[in-house]
Amino acid sequence: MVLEVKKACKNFGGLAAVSDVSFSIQKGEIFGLIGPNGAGKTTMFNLITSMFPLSSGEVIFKEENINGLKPNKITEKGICRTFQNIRLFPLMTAEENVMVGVHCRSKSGVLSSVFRTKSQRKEEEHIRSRATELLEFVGLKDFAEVSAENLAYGQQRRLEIARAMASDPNLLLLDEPAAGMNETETDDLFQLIKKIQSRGVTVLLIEHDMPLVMKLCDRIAVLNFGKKIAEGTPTEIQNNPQVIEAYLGSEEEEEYA
Ligand SMILES: Nc1ncnc2c1ncn2[C@@H]1O[C@H](COP(=O)(O)OP(=O)(O)OP(=O)(O)O)[C@@H](O)[C@H]1O
Repeated sequence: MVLEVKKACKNFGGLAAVSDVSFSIQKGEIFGLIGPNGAGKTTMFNLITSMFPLSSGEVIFKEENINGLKPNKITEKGICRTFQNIRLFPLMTAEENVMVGVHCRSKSGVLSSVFRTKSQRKEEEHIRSRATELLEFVGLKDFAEVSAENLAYGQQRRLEIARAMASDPNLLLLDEPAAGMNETETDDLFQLIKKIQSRGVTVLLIEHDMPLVMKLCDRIAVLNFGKKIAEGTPTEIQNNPQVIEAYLGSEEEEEYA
């Protein structure tokens, strides 16, 4: 197993945002985490990446309990994520945005950066060529010099993925990567996530685009009001009465809201 979440709970005051949730992800899987708005999906990401401490339970990554580690340590261990709202540096070029991600893995300290030692220059070359390779991987090679704010929406999302991949993760967490994308951009995203999987990276995905989730994921867990109500293959999930009820219920609520 790459990741095991065991009886995870997170309370915000009186609200149980995540309640007794367990699931395991095998190496190389694309695992979907779905559920209506407010079900606790992003909170689950925040628990895995140690942005918040667990109220109780455990997160085991590659056989190691990673509870309480600082978020940067979690990145070093091999978990990286993207966010629901794009968090690029808007004025920096696409290449510079990815270089920032590669830097997290580099060895040079601040002093060697200031004095630009030979080893630091060599490292910078390596960082730039790695960034170029990643831009090519996500289909943005021709946009290296374009500032992030001038990229199309789908391109910005792919740039975020390139930056997350820059730290060489074993487990990549994607929070609603298809949000706001048109059909062509979503198709490109599908291909990209499959390519990431073929590199041996395990993917955990939060996504509301159900056709994409069903096409992409090997297995899916469904949250509703903080609890896991189902887990299985896309076909099993699509036919699960509790899942159908959770989604129809939320649609009805929206209709009458
Ligand atoms: N930092 C926080 N403080 C207090 N309550 C929070 C916090 N973060 C999340 N919540 C609450 O926890 C519940 C779960 O929220 P969460 O964002 O995890 O849901 P979600 O499934 O990701 O929803 P969406 O699909 O809308 O992004 C919600 O009721 C939310 O208001």
